[in-house]
Amino acid sequence: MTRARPLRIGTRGSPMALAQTGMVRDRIVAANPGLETEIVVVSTVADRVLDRPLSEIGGKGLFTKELEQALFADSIDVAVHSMKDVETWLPDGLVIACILERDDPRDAFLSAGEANGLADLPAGARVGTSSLRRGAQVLMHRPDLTIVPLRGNANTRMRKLEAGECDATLLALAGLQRLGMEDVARSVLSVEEMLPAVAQGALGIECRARDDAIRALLAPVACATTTTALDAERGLLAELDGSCRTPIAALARIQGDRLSLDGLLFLPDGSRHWAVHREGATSDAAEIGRDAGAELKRAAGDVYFAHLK
Ligand SMILES: NCc1[nH]cc(CCC(=O)O)c1CC(=O)O
Repeated sequence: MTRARPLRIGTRGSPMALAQTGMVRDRIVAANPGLETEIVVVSTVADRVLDRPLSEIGGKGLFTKELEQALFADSIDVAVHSMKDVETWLPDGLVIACILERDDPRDAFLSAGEANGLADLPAGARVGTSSLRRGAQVLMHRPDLTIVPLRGNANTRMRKLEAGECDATLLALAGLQRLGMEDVARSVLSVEEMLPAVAQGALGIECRARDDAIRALLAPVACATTTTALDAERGLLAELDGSCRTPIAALARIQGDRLSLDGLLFLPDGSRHWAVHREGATSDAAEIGRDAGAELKRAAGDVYFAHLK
């Protein structure tokens, strides 16, 4: 495959983003021997505003908007994203051309002291997280713990943990693994204790919908099973109009041609939650997801969503 110029791969500039983009680049090149590539770093709101929780900054696409603008401006050809950060509705003209095989979707537990898990933490201990989903689930199991805000990339959050800003924190295991730092985890939380975010652990590549030649380069690195799982999880999220302000968790698991989907919606203080479980054929993934999302929406009621806006 010869191209007139290198494939320009856009990414955020955090160490985790650069690590995962390097892995994705290697996969693209392995599937397209001889392809020239160039990594282009694009800074996003999430990288620039570090003193406030993302749920407070609000707006959509905090991790993705500038990368999408760069795609429209033709200053990059593809953008590598953590699918967890990608809006359920993409702007017209852009597509997620390919979703790669998912890494471990679970959350890792890190602590500054002795604790090896949430159950070990003493009453009143401070768990640092700005994720409403993680905070709500921590409080669901341990209402006696205190959630304190903790922003910044993984390395920053670990530094803040060591500096005593909190007693424990939670980070996506997949991210730690990509940084080669999974040994900092004291344990990995089970999905029963901490249901992951929609799409956690999966990477995706976005490009211009009309760039057929580029889509053909990406097609061979796609993972059908992960794509199906995310169809279900993202279908659920779409029904709930999920944003960083909505504490939602969902995980689809696939065996052969069967799919099971678990979803949870919480009040941010963990005092209430609504659960949904669905099983069905993988060919119905998106519909199963939307159906599950609609059930959560009915169960929680309009008042729930009105107060999040
Ligand atoms: N919100 C930032 C973000 N987006 C994706 C990941 C983890 C990597 C992944 O899910 O692929 C992280 C960091 C974290 O949650 O610890």
